[in-house]
Amino acid sequence: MKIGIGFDVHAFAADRKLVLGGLTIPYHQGLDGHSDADVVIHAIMDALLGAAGLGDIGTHFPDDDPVYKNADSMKLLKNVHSFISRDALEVSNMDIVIMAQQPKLAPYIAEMKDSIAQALNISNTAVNVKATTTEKLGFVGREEGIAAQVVVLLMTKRED
Ligand SMILES: Nc1ccn([C@@H]2O[C@H](COP(=O)(O)O)[C@@H](O)[C@H]2O)c(=O)n1
Ligand SMILES: C[C@@]1(CO)OP(=O)(O)OP(=O)(O)OC[C@H]1O
Repeated sequence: MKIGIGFDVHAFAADRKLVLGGLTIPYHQGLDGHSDADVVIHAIMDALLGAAGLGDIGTHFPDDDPVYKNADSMKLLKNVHSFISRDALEVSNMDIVIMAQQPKLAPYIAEMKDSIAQALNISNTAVNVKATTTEKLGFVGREEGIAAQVVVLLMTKRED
């Protein structure tokens, strides 16, 4: 068993789509970034890479590489999944916390779980997604951005 942790923050920006967990969420602003700025998927990738001892997303997908301009983070997640599969590892489960004062994310949580599970080829019961405000405290509370934290457990693939 191998455990990993991932954390990421992106600031809100006007004229951007809000992409979280692979879903485009209706909101009057999105998150700033070189890629699509999907803070949830970025934290998942860092947790997976950490558990596998493979560094971090910036090492694999540099933020000054034009290839990743507006990149679809779900595609990058599928790449990370191939790295861990190559090392004979698979996801046992993951737990995700999204820190957002706004928007209300509860209506999107079930679909987000499905989209993440599908990208990783695992059951949606292995993915837990939670949202919390920070009670109006700090940069999240001031609605300056969104943060995400992920803990993942990897196990060695069973031989069939
Ligand atoms: N962006 C968010 C934040 C929270 N929720 C849901 O509200 C519940 C209560 O949040 P608190 O921060 O007041 O503890 C939380 O458990 C989530 O179910 C949400 O949907 N979207
Ligand atoms: C995936 C990448 C690619 O540029 O996305 P960014 O939008 O730059 O986001 P950040 O979380 O700052 O760094 C990760 C990068 O590797």
